[in-house]
Amino acid sequence: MTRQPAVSIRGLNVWIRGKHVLKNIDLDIPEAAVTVILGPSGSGKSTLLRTINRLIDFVPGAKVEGKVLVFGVDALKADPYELRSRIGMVFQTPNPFPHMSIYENVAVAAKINRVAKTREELDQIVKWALEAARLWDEVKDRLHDPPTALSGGQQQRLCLARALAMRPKLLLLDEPTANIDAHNTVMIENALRSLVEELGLTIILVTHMPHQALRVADYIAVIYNGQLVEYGPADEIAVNPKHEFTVKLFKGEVG
Ligand SMILES: Nc1ncnc2c1ncn2[C@@H]1O[C@H](COP(=O)(O)OP(=O)(O)OP(=O)(O)O)[C@@H](O)[C@H]1O
Repeated sequence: MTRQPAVSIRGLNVWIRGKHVLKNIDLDIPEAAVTVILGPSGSGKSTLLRTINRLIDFVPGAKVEGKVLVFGVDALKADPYELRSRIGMVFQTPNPFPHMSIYENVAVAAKINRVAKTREELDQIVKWALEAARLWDEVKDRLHDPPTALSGGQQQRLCLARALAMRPKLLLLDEPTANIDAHNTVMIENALRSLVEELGLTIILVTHMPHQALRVADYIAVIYNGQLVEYGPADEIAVNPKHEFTVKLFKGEVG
């Protein structure tokens, strides 16, 4: 791995209400690539994402030890609001703001981060973000409708556009296609690849689906029972998985 890591994790341990959820994780996540965190339900994938952007602060009884650097910033000591303003996040369940229009859902993120100075700039960012999320063509004539007028898959692409409008350097996605159909899944996966290849965004995607990992990942980190059991380039892991658990995962015997 030649690139400078975007996220560097050392000796990370997380306990939630006394349960040891992440165990001594060391992981360097490269810039301008998709890194997939792959593992079965309950293995600690979401906790790892929440630690990187400090949403872990909201988990009752959570205790964190170790070091997490996000673009060189000590994430565990940084101001969490400032940290999160530079990290986009898309959750498993589409969660657009229901009381805001489609336009406002995207514009609000750009406004919070002061990405746009004029109305024209804001319009451009909203259009850019909706295009990048592969939603523009479907909503350009109804930007002032509520997001509830959209399908679940469209709502999830709207949430992706909202995250992108902040112009983050790092984008985290937690099982973003778990609740949407195959067509929307492909659109989101293609959007993520373009964001990396054309804009150099750094993406960390959590999934329990090995086939999704193989479709989108440059690197795959396999987590099992709170431990990082395997990490490397996706094409190497696909051909020659080293850990017994990864072999079972790709055979569909676990997960
Ligand atoms: N808010 C919480 N309260 C109590 N325990 C929690 C909480 N969040 C996570 N845990 C514990 O941490 C473990 C790891 O959870 P986490 O959500 O990180 O796993 P995951 O791999 O993302 O699983 P899933 O795919 O089901 O979301 C869980 O088994 C659970 O026991």
